[in-house]
Amino acid sequence: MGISRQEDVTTCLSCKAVLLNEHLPACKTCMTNNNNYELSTDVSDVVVLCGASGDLAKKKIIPTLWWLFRDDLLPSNIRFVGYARSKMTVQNLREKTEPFMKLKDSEKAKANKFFDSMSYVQGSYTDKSAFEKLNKEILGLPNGCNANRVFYLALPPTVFADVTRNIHDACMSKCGWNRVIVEKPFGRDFDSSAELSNHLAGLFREDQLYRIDHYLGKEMVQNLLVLRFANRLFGPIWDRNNIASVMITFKEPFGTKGRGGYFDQFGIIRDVMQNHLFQVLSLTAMEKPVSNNADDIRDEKVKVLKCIKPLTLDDMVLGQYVGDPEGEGEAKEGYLDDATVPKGSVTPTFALARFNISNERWDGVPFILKCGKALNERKAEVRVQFREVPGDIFTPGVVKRNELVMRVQPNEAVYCKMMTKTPGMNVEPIETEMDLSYNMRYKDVKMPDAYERLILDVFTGSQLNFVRSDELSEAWRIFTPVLHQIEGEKVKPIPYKFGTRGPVEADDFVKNAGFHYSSTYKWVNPNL
Ligand SMILES: NC(=O)C1=CN([C@@H]2O[C@H](COP(=O)(O)OP(=O)(O)OC[C@H]3O[C@@H](n4cnc5c(N)ncnc54)[C@H](OP(=O)(O)O)[C@@H]3O)[C@@H](O)[C@H]2O)C=CC1
Ligand SMILES: O=C1O[C@H](COP(=O)(O)O)[C@@H](O)[C@H](O)[C@H]1O
Repeated sequence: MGISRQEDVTTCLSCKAVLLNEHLPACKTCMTNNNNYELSTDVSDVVVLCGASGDLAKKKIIPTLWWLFRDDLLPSNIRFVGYARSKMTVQNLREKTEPFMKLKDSEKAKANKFFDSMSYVQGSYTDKSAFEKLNKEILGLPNGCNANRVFYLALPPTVFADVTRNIHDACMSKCGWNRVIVEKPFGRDFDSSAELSNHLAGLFREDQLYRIDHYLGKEMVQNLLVLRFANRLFGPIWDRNNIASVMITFKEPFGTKGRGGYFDQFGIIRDVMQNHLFQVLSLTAMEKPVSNNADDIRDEKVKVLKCIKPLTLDDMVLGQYVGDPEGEGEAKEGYLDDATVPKGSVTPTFALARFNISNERWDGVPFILKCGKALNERKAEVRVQFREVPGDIFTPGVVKRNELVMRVQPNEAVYCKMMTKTPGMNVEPIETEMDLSYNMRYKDVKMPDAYERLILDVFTGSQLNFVRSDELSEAWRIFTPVLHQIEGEKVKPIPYKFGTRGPVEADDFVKNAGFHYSSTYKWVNPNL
């Protein structure tokens, strides 16, 4: 192991961090002792996609690699190796993947180059000798011996342990760095997740592990850090003295689309709340990190999770969708009508939960997380509702609470619901908004897909937007008891109709929790 010096940039060969002279010989990022530098040129990079024949690879990972390749964002000498059990060729992979690549006619030549840079190795997931064959394939690539290796595990959890062990035993680069991208589920509960973490920790260093939560790759989720810590406007009022409630919402307007059998093993709490929404919660609630360095930020995320007690059923509303006889297409079907869902399943497709963060900043402020499938719209947002203005001097009931809404999707926006004087002769306050709609303010900016950002981060060695093992174990600590109770006692979810806002009980719950819904706010779309 040593240091690679390319022109005037010196990088650690272990983790690729840029080393400034004062850091030598130890790399501050990965702590490798780089005391015997060597000059190295032409280190190539190889992405190994385990599970290349699968759905995730076809629909998401290969198209994402293509977009990055198309836009010249990957290292110029990049090579891709697909690995899976199926007997297939690169041409077969191409035919399966192209429908998801949004390929333009003008891009055909570049797409040929992309697939020319790809090879495919067929092999079992359990057999070490198959991984030795994979390693030989990598070593046989131009400069393969020096190559940095990214292993993308697009695999079901059942083969995860074998594959990671075999990668470790047979496929690690001896000269370049090795990084392993891991997809959820990261276990089913505290114990299984800890088992998985221990298994991985026995094979790889934490700085080699990139646990993907794709919500961390979304523009507005990444923006939370900037909105909170680069604005004097928000920092001083971001606390229990000024904020009445925080609502974090995820809604999808479709159901399980015939894949309920898969969904049923997890349910909406594991599918969305414990991971995506909890990541958003920790970024919204954490203290200001010492710096914007990945570990300083992740330290703060862990600290805030440590202030949350395990969730209980008293703080939840669970729902399951039923078909709407008047609805169209999938909407006619309820969750239990999906032939792949076990009969009588009580798996929730909607969940609302209230959390208290017992620290000086937040104690008493309800953090309400709400997520569901088969609802009335597609939406993900963070809604911060402020307390009433003390000593109201206007007509009672007219002044409504301010809200700051950070809309993650669709159409990224940050808007602040506020009061203004009714324009014209009327002097009464009226609800309005300060509106930062991205499609108006940043018309020409192409918003990258979450996976594009995250895969690129892996190449640059930035772990900021990846889940650290201690974050994961804190999240499971909070959710495991109630998940076990729901499953053990077969807690019945409340039925709600496909295409609605979920069970009405959820609205009663949030009202009692302290969220004020003002039905009087009317938004006028300035685009119209
Ligand atoms: N830049 C932009 O694009 C802007 C767009 N708008 C749009 O204007 C519309 C209204 O704005 P919005 O901020 O939602 O304000 P509203 O006051 O209309 O709604 C606030 C939220 O309250 C929830 N809600 C609805 N009914 C109830 C109920 N009975 N009890 C409790 N909660 C309820 C809804 O969330 P849920 O259904 O998730 O529970 C809703 O999102 C939205 O479509 C919004 O996207 C507004 C401002 C700027
Ligand atoms: O991880 C998951 O996320 C998707 C929603 O992702 P989005 O980027 O479209 O918001 C969800 O449909 C899926 O059930 C879940 O596993």
